[in-house]
Amino acid sequence: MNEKQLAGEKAVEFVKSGMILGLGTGSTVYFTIVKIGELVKNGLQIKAVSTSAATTHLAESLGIPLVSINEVESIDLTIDGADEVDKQFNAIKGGGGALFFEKVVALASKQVIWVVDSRKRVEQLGQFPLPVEVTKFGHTHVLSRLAALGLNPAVRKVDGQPYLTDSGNYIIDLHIGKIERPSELNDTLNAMTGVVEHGLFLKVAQTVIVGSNGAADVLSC
Ligand SMILES: O=C[C@H](O)[C@H](O)[C@H](O)COP(=O)(O)O
Repeated sequence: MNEKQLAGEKAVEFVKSGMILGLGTGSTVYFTIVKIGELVKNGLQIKAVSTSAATTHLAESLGIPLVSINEVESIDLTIDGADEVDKQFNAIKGGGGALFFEKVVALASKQVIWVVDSRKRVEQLGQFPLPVEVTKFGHTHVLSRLAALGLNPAVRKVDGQPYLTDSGNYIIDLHIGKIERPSELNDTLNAMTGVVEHGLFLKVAQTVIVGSNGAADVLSC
């Protein structure tokens, strides 16, 4: 079994009947969602909030009952992937472009678990480009402001065209290398007009499950 599958499937042990679950996006939490689908077929009673069109499609194909985030007061447990996680459980997310919905869902959750393979654990965030979701309108100006801050921004493209998020926005990836002060950068991006959301998730998860060496390690902060 590969590391992503080990981590993804381990997280299902935290799921209990009656829960409202947040379902993340990506190739690691895919394994969690498939397992939850099997449990639902065998009688597990849960409702789930999705974080992307891709996850909605997967969950529906597995018969997992979905509910809109606007119809729930809170989410009991969200399980999601991450692109980098440091020792303080700060993370970069959004490699798959789902960071905006993922952050809304995570912040509405009582408990958040990230499932990752061992390559995602880092000493310092920033090797993975930090995704920033921006409005199309004026995105060139946001790009200039980010460049002026020395953050090496680039509009994400697919087949030569700007990548579109589920909300119809663009993604600007910041090629920073090493993020020296994540909290300061978080505040800077939060304050920038035209930025919808960004992929720095600071102190959001309580548990990280890491697939490595044929096992899944459960880390708590
Ligand atoms: O936008 C995508 C999400 O933040 C993913 O959870 C993240 O990119 C990790 O994805 P994967 O498990 O496919 O590496």
